[in-house]
Formats: sequence, structure tokens, C-alpha cells
Amino acid sequence: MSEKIGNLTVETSLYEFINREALEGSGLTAEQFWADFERLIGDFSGRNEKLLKKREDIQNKIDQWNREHQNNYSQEAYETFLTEIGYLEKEVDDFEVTTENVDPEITAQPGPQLVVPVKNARYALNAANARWGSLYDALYGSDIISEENGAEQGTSYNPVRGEKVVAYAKRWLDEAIPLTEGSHQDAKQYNIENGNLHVDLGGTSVTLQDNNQFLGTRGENPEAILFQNHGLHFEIQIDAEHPIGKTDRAHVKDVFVESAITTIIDCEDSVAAVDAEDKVEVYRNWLGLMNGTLTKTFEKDNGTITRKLHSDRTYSSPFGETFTLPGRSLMFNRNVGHLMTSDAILDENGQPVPEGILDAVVTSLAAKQDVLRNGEFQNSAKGSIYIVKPKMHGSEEVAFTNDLFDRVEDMLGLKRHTIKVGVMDEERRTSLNLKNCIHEARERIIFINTGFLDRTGDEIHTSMELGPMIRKNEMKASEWLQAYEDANVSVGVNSGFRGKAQIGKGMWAMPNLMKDMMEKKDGQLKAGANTAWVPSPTAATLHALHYHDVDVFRVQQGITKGDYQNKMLNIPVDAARNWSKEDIQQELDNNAQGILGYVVRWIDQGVGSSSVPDINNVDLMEDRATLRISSQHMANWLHHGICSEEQVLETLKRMAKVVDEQNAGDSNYTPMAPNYEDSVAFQAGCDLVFKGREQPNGYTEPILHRRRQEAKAKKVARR
Ligand SMILES: CC(=O)SCCNC(=O)CCNC(=O)[C@H](O)C(C)(C)COP(=O)(O)OP(=O)(O)OC[C@H]1O[C@@H](n2cnc3c(N)ncnc32)[C@H](O)[C@@H]1OP(=O)(O)O
Ligand SMILES: O=CC(=O)O
Ligand SMILES: [Mg+2]
Repeated sequence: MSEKIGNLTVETSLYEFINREALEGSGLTAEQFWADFERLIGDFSGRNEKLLKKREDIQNKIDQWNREHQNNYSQEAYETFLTEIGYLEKEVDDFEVTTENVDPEITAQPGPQLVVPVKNARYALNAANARWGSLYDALYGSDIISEENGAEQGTSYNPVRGEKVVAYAKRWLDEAIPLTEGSHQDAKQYNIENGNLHVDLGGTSVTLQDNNQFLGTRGENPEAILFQNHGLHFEIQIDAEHPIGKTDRAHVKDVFVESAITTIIDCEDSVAAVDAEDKVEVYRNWLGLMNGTLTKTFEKDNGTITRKLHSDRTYSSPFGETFTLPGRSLMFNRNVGHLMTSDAILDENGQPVPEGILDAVVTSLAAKQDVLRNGEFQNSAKGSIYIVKPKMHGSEEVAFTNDLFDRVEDMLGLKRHTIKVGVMDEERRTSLNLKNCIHEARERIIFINTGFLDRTGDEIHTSMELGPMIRKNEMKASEWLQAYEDANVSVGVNSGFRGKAQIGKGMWAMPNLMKDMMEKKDGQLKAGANTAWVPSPTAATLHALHYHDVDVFRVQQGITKGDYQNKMLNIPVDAARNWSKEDIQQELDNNAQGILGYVVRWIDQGVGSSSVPDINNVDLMEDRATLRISSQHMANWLHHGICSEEQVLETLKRMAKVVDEQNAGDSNYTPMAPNYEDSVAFQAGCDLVFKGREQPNGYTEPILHRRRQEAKAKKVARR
């Protein structure tokens, strides 16, 4: 059902959501909103389309050049060619970003950035509340604590494991808030005297080496003591009656850590939203987060839980003053990119409107509730709206976003630059022209982030015609990727990001390998990032420890300018083609398993982010970006004859059976084998590979959307 509003045709569900829910309390009338929206669509859709056409033209030129130079490739000639076609832009003069009204979570608190699919209200609420997390719980449930010597997780509390957790946490306290002598492990009592913290070690009383780290307490006895280190907070929680507190000499029951400082509420790569019904669900959840009304009731551990947003946390300073700290993560919204259109609204010519424009308007409208302080909670204390824009190609596309946001501000009655932008640095044309991209958004930019997953997909697709790519797992160690990561930090620091905006790094995509994460993810901080992505609240709590260890702002002080272009353009083609038959089959199996394991839940169940085991049985976070890599990689090897069509199809069919088995316990699951022709999900997997070369920039959304719509229609027809 749809409504004719002016010259727009709007799906009734979206129309009613906007009129009855999103506009409520916004100070805007429906008449004005829809009239302005129609004008905005008229003014911006054509420009959006032109930018997409330019992407296509550029890719066609690169494809042709690469075909002609497969056997006589020279990087020098390639760079000249890229300059000639405008792919490499003339660099702007030095400048510094001037963004104002940015919250301290961005400017002063280096820390983890959690990402969560907006369509899953239970997870999204959990993410918003993941500002604080229990270190004891995070350690207990992770592989950081080994199961050796009777320390198995089991089904009920294991005191042997508990002891290891406590020892780990106390060792960490010794590093984060060192005592003048001795160890927190020997603490018998924490006392506050004359505004100072004293720790009784059983005979000797010691203090913190730096008493400024002690900020205050909560409760009478007290129940919590608050500390800070590198701008991040944590509590030592004390309760003599608690099962864990009882067994602890100082009655410490937990160490509660400020964890997900910021969270990206994702409308993009972790979400399956293909029509008005889905988009309304997306927007309604975001509105509920912005006005504080979102709740979700669900069954867990034999009980019913209603989850809602947490309140702020209240403390008393050593001098008796009351103060609060935010109880929720600072939320950003990741809009979709410029590529897709949505038939939730048809323009005056009956054409679906660019989905990115729809997102910009509706997510900003919803966030205006926070700017107006309409809800119980406050997201941005500075009155800003944070939108992350993914998958932009070059500075012209950033300029388009900047102009669009100006216009959205005018339309919604928001002050200029209320809407801030986070630029995902995840397409090669953006990486190579990053300084110019930042320049276009210099008054509203609050982050750049290396989305290395999409970036890897784009790397493969851009150079599809040049030759077969190195294996997927080798990409992370390749020269172009390291140069891209380093360039991002260097350009960010040299554009004045330090203390003003985030320089972010990519996702830890192995949600269960926390020990590995603890060993490696601090590398992103040591490289100069003041935030990095984590897939879950547990990962946020654990990754937070890295920021206590590494003083990121100091690292950034040492970052200099560099010339990375040459290395970034070192294309990861493996001309030697020295793979054994087994290597090739293993690569295909691994990619096919990832593709189908992800796609089957996307197409059949509308789940946009999944944990899927790889060929070595390691659970990997899969989303549209990882799908882009796997599908483009298979398409690339197929195109260059590393494998045949028959081999790819046989692989996909065999892997479909493996994925079916992996999902055998899911009552909502429809197997792909043996009726492959009837499985829309399997067909989607095939399309992604066999039609991979012709997909715009190798993106997966056109096929996913079409096939999901087909699966939804099939379901309706069966009813
Ligand atoms: C390239 C890119 O664009 S990366 C960014 C996009 N990707 C993402 O956003 C991925 C985010 N992560 C996720 O979606 C999930 O963690 C997955 C799919 C990887 C794994 O999900 P699951 O298998 O359901 O996780 P698992 O069973 O281990 O844990 C579920 C619990 O963790 C919580 N949880 C898991 N991930 C998240 C998250 N990202 N945010 C908040 N809570 C989360 C759930 O709420 C649930 O707890 P609850 O029962 O109290 O509600
Ligand atoms: O969006 C993140 C990525 O890695 O892609
Ligand atoms: Mg991405």
C-alpha cells in the first residue's frame, strides 16, 4: 500500500511511521516535511546518479587499461594513467579540520568502538549499554583464561576458573593503577581517608602511585571505587555478601570497566533491509535509541528479560560532590552508501529514490529527538548527530554527502554542522585521495576509519582484469594494505585529528578468539588509532584494556607525514600462479563456505550479520564486506582460469551440504541441498560468484536485495 504525497509515492508503512512517530515532538509539520523532502530528492538524486555513473566509467577505463597491460605492466605508467582519468586527484594544500561541538568520547577518550546491526533491537540495546562491562564476566567466558588444570567453563560456576579470572584482573589493576608498593592481589581492604585511597595490604597501608587516578566512590561502604587511566574509567566493586566478594580478601566482587566508548548502530553492512517494511524496522529501532523508548523482551536462561537503556552512573567525589558518568555508549548511525535505491519512496518519475538520501533524512530526523532533549536519556551532550558514511569513492562523493547534510540540516531546522560525518576509508579511490576527502568535510568530520574488509574487496575488483589475486588470507600481510593503514593514520594526524576526531581501525572478525585479540589488537593503537572496531560487548571490555596500556595520544604525537601512494598501488596480483591443486581447492572451499553460510541466513531469514565457521572451524564474523571479498576472489580466480566453472559449481554444491549440516539445529532453516535450483539462497551464492565481475565495484547488495525480495515474495505466495 502506498500514499501519493505531492509528486512522491510513499509506502504507507513508512509514511505512517514518519508522520506518527518520527515527526512527533520534532517541531516540524508533516506538510512541510514532505514538501521539503520532495524538493531535496529532486535536487540530489540526479547528482547521486552521476556519481555512480562516474564510478562505472572509471572502472571501465581501468579494466581496459589492465587488459591491455597484463603482460607489460609498469606501475609508473599505471600512475600516469590514473592521474589522467582523474582517479588520482591533485592534492589540496595542508589544512586542519575545524569540527566543533564534538563529544569527549571522540576527542578525549581513546577506546573501543562497537558495531551492531540496528535491526536487532536486543543486540542494539545491549550495545548501547556496553559502555560498561564486567571484566570478570568477560574473562570468565573467553579463551583468555585457559581451561587447563580444572579450569573448564562448564555449566555452573567453577571456582578454579574464577580464581584465575581474579588473578588476571588484579594483575591488570597493578598496571593500570599501581600501588606505591605491593599488589592489589594482596589487598585486604580499600579505605578512603581524607579524600585519599588507602589500601591495606595486611600490616602495611599503601596508596596509589598517582592519587589523581582515584576519582570517587558510590554507595555507603563504598560499593564501588572509581578510577581513571588514559581518559577511561573503571570501578572496583565491593560486596561482602556477593558469592565472589565473599571469597575475596578485600570483598572485591568485580572490576567494572568502561568499554564501548562509542557504538556504530549499523544500517549498512550488517543489516538485511530490502523494502519499506525492513526500513521502517531499522528506523523505528534507531528512533527508540534516540528518544530512549526502545525496549525488547525476550527469554534467556529460563527467565523473561526486558532490556532497556541504562541510566547514567552516579558517584561522590573525594570532596563529597556528586557527579555522573555516561551509562551508555555514544551512538553513531552508519547510513547506507550512495549505491542502492529504495522503493519505499518513488520519485515524481516513479523511480526508487537513493537509499542513502532516505537514510540521511530519516535517521537525522530521528536523532533530532536527542538534539531537542525529548527523551529520558541523552546521547550527545554536545547536541550533535553522528552519521557514518560508508563506501564513498573519492572527494567528489564526500562533497556530495557534505552538501546533502547541509540540506538535511536546513530541512529539519538544525544548526549548520549539527550532523557530523564519519568517513569510512574503505574504497581505493578514497584511500588514495584521503586528504582531499577530509578537506571536503573538514567542518563536520569526526572520524576516518580503515574498513579494511570492504577495502580488500575493492582492491580485488578494481584490478580484476590485471591477473589472479594472492590468496585471501595473504591479503592482510600485503604491502598495499599496510601502506593504506599507515597512510590513513598519517593523513588523519596531519589534518589535525589529534584531540578532535577519531582515527579508527577495523573489525576484529573472530568473535570467539579473544586470547588472540588480546595479543594482537593493541597493534592498531600502537599504529596510532584512537579507536578500533569490536564485534561484541565482551570484545569491547577486553579491548578496552589495550587503551590503558597504550597512550594513543602520545603515539599520535610521533606520527609524521609520509608518501604511501607507491606502496598503496602495489597490486596484490600473483603472476607466478604457483598454487597446487590442493591449494586452489582449499581456497575455493573456504570462500564458498563463507559465502553460502552467510548468504543463506541473509536471503532466507533476513539476518545481515552472522558468525560462520571457516574451513578450519574458526567462527568468523561475516557481513556484506567479507562477502564482497570472498565472492570477488572466486570471481577473479574463475576469470583468470585458476579454476573452471564446473569446479566452482561443484564446490558450491558440496559446501552447501556442509552449511546445511552446520545449521541442522535451526528449525527455521531451509536446506539448500539437494534441490539447488529451488533454493533462492543457493542461487544468490552462485550469482555472487558467476556474475561477480559485472557487479558495480564488486558490491554484493544488488544481488542480495534482488534475491531477498524474491525469497520474501515466495514466502508470501506459499502462505
Ligand atoms: C566490515 C564491517 O562492516 S564490520 C561491522 C559490521 N558487523 C557487525 O556489526 C557485526 C556485529 N556482531 C554481530 O552481529 C554478532 O556479534 C555476530 C553475528 C558476529 C555473532 O553473533 P551471535 O553468534 O549471536 O553471538 P553470541 O551467540 O556469541 O552472543 C550473543 C550475545 O552477545 C550479544 N552480542 C553479540 N554481538 C553483539 C553486538 N555487536 N552488540 C551487542 N551485543 C552483541 C547479544 O546481545 C547476545 O547477548 P544477549 O543474549 O544478552 O542478548
Ligand atoms: O566497514 C568495514 C569494513 O571493513 O569494510
Ligand atoms: Mg565496510
